[in-house]
Amino acid sequence: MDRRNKPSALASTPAAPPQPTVDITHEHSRVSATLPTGERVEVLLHGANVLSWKDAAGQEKLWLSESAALDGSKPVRGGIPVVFPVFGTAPDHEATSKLPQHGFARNSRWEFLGRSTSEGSSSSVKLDFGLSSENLAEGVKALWPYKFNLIYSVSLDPESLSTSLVVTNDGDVSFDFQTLLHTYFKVNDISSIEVSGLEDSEFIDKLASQAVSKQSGAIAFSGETDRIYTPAKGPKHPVVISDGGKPVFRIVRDNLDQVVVWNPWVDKAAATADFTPNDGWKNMVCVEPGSVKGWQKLDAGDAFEAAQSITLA
Ligand SMILES: O=P(O)(O)OC[C@H]1O[C@@H](O)[C@H](O)[C@@H](O)[C@@H]1O
Repeated sequence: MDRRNKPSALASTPAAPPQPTVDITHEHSRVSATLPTGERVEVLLHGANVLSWKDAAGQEKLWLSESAALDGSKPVRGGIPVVFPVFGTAPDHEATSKLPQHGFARNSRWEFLGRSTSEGSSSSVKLDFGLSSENLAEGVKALWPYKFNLIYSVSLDPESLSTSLVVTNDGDVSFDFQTLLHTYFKVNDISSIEVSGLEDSEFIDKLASQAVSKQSGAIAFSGETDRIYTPAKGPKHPVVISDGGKPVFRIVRDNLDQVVVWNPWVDKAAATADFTPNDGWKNMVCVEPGSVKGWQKLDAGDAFEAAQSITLA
C-alpha cells in the first residue's frame, strides 16, 4: 500500500504535555523528582525518608540536620522519617517490646517501586516505595516476626507534598501497630511559630509524666515540647503552622487520629548526637500526624491506609 500521501498520524497528534523530569540517582541511594515548574522532592531509600522538599524558588521546606546519617547507619535526623510499627518504645506491649525507638521502618532500606504521573497532568508526580517482611534484615525479622507489606507514596504538586502509607497483613495472624509521619518543618524562628487547629484538643504531655491536658488557643513554643494531641476537630480541619502570624503550612490528615508536636529545645538538642547545628532547634518544629494512641489491629489479609497532605499556605 502506498502511504506516501497519507497524512502522518504523528504529525496530526497534538504534542504530548511535557512530563515531569525524574532523576534517579542510584549511586546515592536516593530518588528525586523535579516538576516542570521547578518544585523538587528528594527521598533516601534508607527509611524512604523524604530528605528535601523545595518550592519553585528553591526554598527548602523541611529541616534536615547537618550531621544526619545518610549512609544507612542510623535513622535520618530530619526530613520525614516513617515511624512503624511502634511509636517510641512499648515495653509493656509484648509483641513490639523488643523493637527500637520508633520501630524499624525508618532504619530499613526500602525499594523504589516506580513513579507515576496523574493522567492528563504533567504538574504532579507520585513516587512509590515498598518494604515488606521479605526484605527486612534477619535480625529485625526476629524482633517482629509478622508478615507485612508497606507501600509508602510521596506525591508532589506545585502547592503541596503528600505522603501516604498502606500497611497490609500478608500473614495468617493479626498484628498490632502504630505509625507516624514524623515531619520536621523548617521555620525561621521557633519563638515566632504558632500551631493552630488543635484548640480544645486533649493532649498527653510526654514531659509531664504523660499528664492529660486540654489545649487552649494556639500552641506557642518557649521550651522543650513533646505532646501527643488527639485533635478535637475532624481530619480535614487543617493544623496550621504560622510564622510571625502568617500561615506557612496547612496539614490535613487521613485516617491518622493523633498529631505529635515536638521541639527538643536547647538541652535535648545538645544531648542528641546527630542534631546539628546545636541551635538548629530554633529552625524546626515537628508536627507529626500519626496513629499512636493505643494500637491499630490488622487482621490477616486486611489493609490499613493513611496519609498526610501538606499545603504551602
Ligand atoms: O530521637 P528520635 O528517636 O528520632 O525521636 C525524636 C522525638 O520524636 C517524637 O516523635 C517523640 O514524641 C519524642 O519523644 C522524641 O524525642
